[in-house]
Amino acid sequence: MSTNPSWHNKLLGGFKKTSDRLLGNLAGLSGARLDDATLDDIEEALIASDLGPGTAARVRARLAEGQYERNMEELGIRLVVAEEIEKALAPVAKHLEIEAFPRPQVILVIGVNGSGKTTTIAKLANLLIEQDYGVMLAAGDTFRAAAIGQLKTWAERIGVPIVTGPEGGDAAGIVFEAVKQATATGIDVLIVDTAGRLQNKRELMDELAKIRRVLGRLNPAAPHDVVLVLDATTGQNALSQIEVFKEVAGVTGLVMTKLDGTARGGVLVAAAEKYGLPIHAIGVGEKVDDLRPFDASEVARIIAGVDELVSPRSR
Ligand SMILES: Nc1nc2c(ncn2[C@@H]2O[C@H](COP(=O)(O)OP(=O)(O)OP(=O)(O)O)[C@@H](O)[C@H]2O)c(=O)[nH]1
Repeated sequence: MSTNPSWHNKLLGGFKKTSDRLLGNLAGLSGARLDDATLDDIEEALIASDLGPGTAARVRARLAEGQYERNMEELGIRLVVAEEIEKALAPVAKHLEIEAFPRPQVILVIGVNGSGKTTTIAKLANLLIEQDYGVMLAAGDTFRAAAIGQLKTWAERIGVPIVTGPEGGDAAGIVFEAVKQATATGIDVLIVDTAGRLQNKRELMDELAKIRRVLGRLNPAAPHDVVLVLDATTGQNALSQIEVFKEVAGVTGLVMTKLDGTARGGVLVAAAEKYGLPIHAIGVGEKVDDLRPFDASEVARIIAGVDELVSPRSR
């Protein structure tokens, strides 16, 4: 896959915190004898960079095998780190397939307020339109009037139909109406916004369960996807959000947003390792075309700081 240079540069920003921390720690160990104590330090440096205990342990095992008791060679270590991160990420890099028959494919989008849910829905809709799918939105986050308004504005901007209701209205009712309209008008993909009230787990769970019941009545296979939007700047907190949303909503895939700023992107590796959920795409900005596929090899090379050294692919 050729990589868009501006996306790539934004990604460098999103992984900078993770990468700087990791490379700083490794540089501090440069030239040391690779004995048990140094291997412990390397393993700790990887875990401190949010890369997850499994990946850290695998890097340690590979170094112990190949370089034990030799003087540590930093670049060689970084290359091993890049390979092991890529191995952890490659199995989860899967874009969202549109394959449901009968149509529409129903995608529930969930996530805490402010995670970038609404923007991600707009980006996803835009991407699908570009691929010639017919898309409709449903404003299922009726908890806040602003959320309905924001989604409406996006729908107008990208030119897709939207089904909305009043603030405080019945989200399941809106979803029901949306599925009916989408079916009647031959829409391929219905993307449903939902409330992000994690602070009230019971209510959220009840609401999502009701949406599922209503959907199931019209199409037993729906929702086909339950996509959790995570904000990469929250670091390790993203892991606890996956935990809770898995419990309340049955997550089928992830989109990680804000991987362009001062994110702690390394948490993607920990998430991949711990949950194995597909990462459908990543958000690298606020504009509608700032959603991009997740490239395991590119991300691994950026984190390990070997981006310019290996695989000089066309950019
Ligand atoms: N830098 C950056 N900002 C983003 C990205 N995705 C979303 N944002 C911004 O993050 C803020 C929150 O995004 P929303 O899409 O409104 O988030 P939400 O989860 O729907 O939040 P609520 O509407 O409060 O429920 C907005 O200012 C977005 O422009 C991204 O990938 N990168």
